[in-house]
Amino acid sequence: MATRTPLMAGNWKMNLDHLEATHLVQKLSWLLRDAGHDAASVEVAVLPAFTALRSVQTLVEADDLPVRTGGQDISAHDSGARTGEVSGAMLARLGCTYACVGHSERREYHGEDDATVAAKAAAAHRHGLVPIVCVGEPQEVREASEHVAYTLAQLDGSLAGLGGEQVAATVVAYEPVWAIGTGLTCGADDAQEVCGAIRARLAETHGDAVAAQVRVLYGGSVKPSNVAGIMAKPDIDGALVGGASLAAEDFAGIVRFREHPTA
Ligand SMILES: O=C[C@H](O)COP(=O)(O)O
Repeated sequence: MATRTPLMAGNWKMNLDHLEATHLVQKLSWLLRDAGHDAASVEVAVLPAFTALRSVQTLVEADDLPVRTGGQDISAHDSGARTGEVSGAMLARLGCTYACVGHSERREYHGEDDATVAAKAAAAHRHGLVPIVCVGEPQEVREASEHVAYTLAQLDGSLAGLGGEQVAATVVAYEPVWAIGTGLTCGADDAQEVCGAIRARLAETHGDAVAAQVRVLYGGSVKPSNVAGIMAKPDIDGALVGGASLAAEDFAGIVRFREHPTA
């Protein structure tokens, strides 16, 4: 059975200028080092705004901090007349590891559909970046108990065209839209239901070996107080954290989930 290193990724969204971002990453690193954090046991990543990536990356490299970086988005295109877009080559040149694609805020406010998300995931792979592909249902779909089918259809569409090796090197984040930034956490059992279904679908479409390698994250109001219960579930390999990743103490507490009780 594949060993999947847990990943805690902080999505800072449209918060923190480059000075605030470097301050936060430095504080987070100090807290983790003081706590004896073993970078090999839990991977930590931050997704700053594009304007802050260069400053954060410079600090990470200079001080050899135990933090990886990524973009919150990526262009589906590699270069050219695409005003406002940032290419995979640009992110890779900055030393990024990840590119988030298909976040529900991009889907809702920027009209991104599964085909766009799949094209962005492919662009990430073309440049050696790991896409964090976000999927998850809105509240009315959950209330209609159609959340599993809805999320799996999104998954299929968002990974369309990727080969098995690329899927194996992709991170999937299950983020029920109704739990994002609301304080409403999906219960750990409910999160496992969908994350388990995601892995089962990946096994059907790409085989057991690929499915066993994919890290499936949960996202939506993750906090130090609920992370241990979520991480105790067999198909959840980490968290995509919004609000709580903006406070170094809270994010460090999430990274150190093994020290918290699970209930
Ligand atoms: O990308 C992160 C998610 O949107 C979760 O955000 P949240 O932790 O503030 O609920």
